[in-house]
Amino acid sequence: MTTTFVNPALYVAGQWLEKASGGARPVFNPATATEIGQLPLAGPAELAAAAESAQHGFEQWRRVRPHDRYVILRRAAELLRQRADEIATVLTLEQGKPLAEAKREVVLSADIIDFQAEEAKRLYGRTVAPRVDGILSHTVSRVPVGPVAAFTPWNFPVNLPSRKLGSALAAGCSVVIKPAEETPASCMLLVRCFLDAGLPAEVINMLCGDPALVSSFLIERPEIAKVSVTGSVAVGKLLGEQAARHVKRFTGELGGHAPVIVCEDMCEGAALDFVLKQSVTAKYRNAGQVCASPIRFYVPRAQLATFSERFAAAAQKLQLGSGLDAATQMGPLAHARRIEDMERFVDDAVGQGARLLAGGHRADRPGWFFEPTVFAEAPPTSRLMQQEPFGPIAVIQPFDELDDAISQANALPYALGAYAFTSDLHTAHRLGESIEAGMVGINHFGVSQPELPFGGHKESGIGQEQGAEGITHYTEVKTITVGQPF
Ligand SMILES: NC(=O)c1ccc[n+]([C@@H]2O[C@H](COP(=O)([O-])OP(=O)(O)OC[C@H]3O[C@@H](n4cnc5c(N)ncnc54)[C@H](O)[C@@H]3O)[C@@H](O)[C@H]2O)c1
Ligand SMILES: O=S(=O)(O)c1ccc(CO)cc1
Repeated sequence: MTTTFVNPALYVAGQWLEKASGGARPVFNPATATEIGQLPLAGPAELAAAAESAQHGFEQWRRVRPHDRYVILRRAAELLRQRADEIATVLTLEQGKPLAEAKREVVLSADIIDFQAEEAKRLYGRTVAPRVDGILSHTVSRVPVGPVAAFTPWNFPVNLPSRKLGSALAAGCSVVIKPAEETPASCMLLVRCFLDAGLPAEVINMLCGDPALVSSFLIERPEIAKVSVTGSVAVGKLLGEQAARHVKRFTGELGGHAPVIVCEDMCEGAALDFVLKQSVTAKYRNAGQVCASPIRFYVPRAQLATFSERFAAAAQKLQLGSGLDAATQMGPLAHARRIEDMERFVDDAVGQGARLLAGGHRADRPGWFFEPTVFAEAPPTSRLMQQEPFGPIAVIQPFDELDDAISQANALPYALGAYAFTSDLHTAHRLGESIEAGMVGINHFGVSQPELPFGGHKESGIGQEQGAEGITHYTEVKTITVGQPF
């Protein structure tokens, strides 16, 4: 297995580019804060070429039968599985997560592409009975929306592009994808799987650059029909506004601030052990850089001390290190800005009187490591209780009545993932129905599955990815109604 980095290149109009007109920027290993590669950056010339190429690619791909699209996508998924070790290593080198997490991400991405490939064959239409004589047929079908501009972040550099590419390509769309500049190489290896599987060259374009330039340039281009973004609520609003100005279709998978309600009946003995183990693992996976990561834990007031002390003790035991080291349980944050952001969250929470129970500092080692951090009783005005920390910070809050916990869980404009633990079936249903979120996990954190829709309510997003819903967002409804000629 290789442990070397693969220098990233752009893929524009059927050509791999090792240099581009927007210059270049370094790619870093976050575990060492050292440069590992140089990324070429697209300027207006490459952006225009990519948009034109996507139009050519679309004209070609929309005519490929769904079954043939399915065959190519299934082959791409298989190549991804075959290359999982190499791709996971590159992912860990540029993003930092433990290798086992990276490998799981790559293999799950193959499952996502497989599922969407199958959905290509199930884009059913319908016929509708005419209401008057002289009409032969009304046919309602789904057609591909057109070339897509897709923007993905650095926290899941293979999974998030796979969600968009799998659905868009299955639907018959072409895609210009801009992965995060911090983690371009693993996405490049994903793109190679599609091309090696037989995807026609111009159906996919991949480029990086100045994010604001790339997004505004592409969204304004007449060739681009749809914008699909995963990222912060702020970036989602910006790109959504730009898309709306041109009446372009938009999917936004944005931030979250997931609550976890732990009911009284799960706060003792084996039940408590189970909740704590699941919670600490879920919280610090990918160093908390997950949009559906659990953040606010609500526990009965009488259990606050025990729960928070045990949570903090487990967090402090986590082994930090390079993702390439098999003993590592939590890697670094993906880039230096994340450390500064964590420090702002901690300073603000401490300043407002929250109790710091574990961590709270950058780790004393090279690289962008931040200690697993636990707060209790943070005031609702603190930044931590209002904005997504997107890092390894948990906050444990007391509640008196279950209704109060539900109100607090629903108090923010975020509504992506939410979780609850209870052994009571009636309470499970009540929580599932009353918590406002796109995805509610009861007694587990695994809400993201290739077969299930992933998406948020309120400001957490518009539309869903994965599952049967994923592909539909890359289609338009079209009605053809045929009358007798005379
Ligand atoms: N929903 C998610 O899965 C997800 C993933 C990563 C980051 N985020 C959000 O991003 C925040 C912090 O990440 P960051 O420090 O990298 O911040 P950031 O806002 O600078 O960047 C976030 C991502 O958006 C992209 N981006 C930024 N401005 C853009 C623009 N004008 N057009 C197109 N893309 C643009 C960046 O390239 C990056 O991939 C987090 O607080 C979190 O809310 C969310
Ligand atoms: O690894 S997954 O659980 O499928 C997952 C969850 C959330 C996100 C978005 O941040 C990506 C992958």
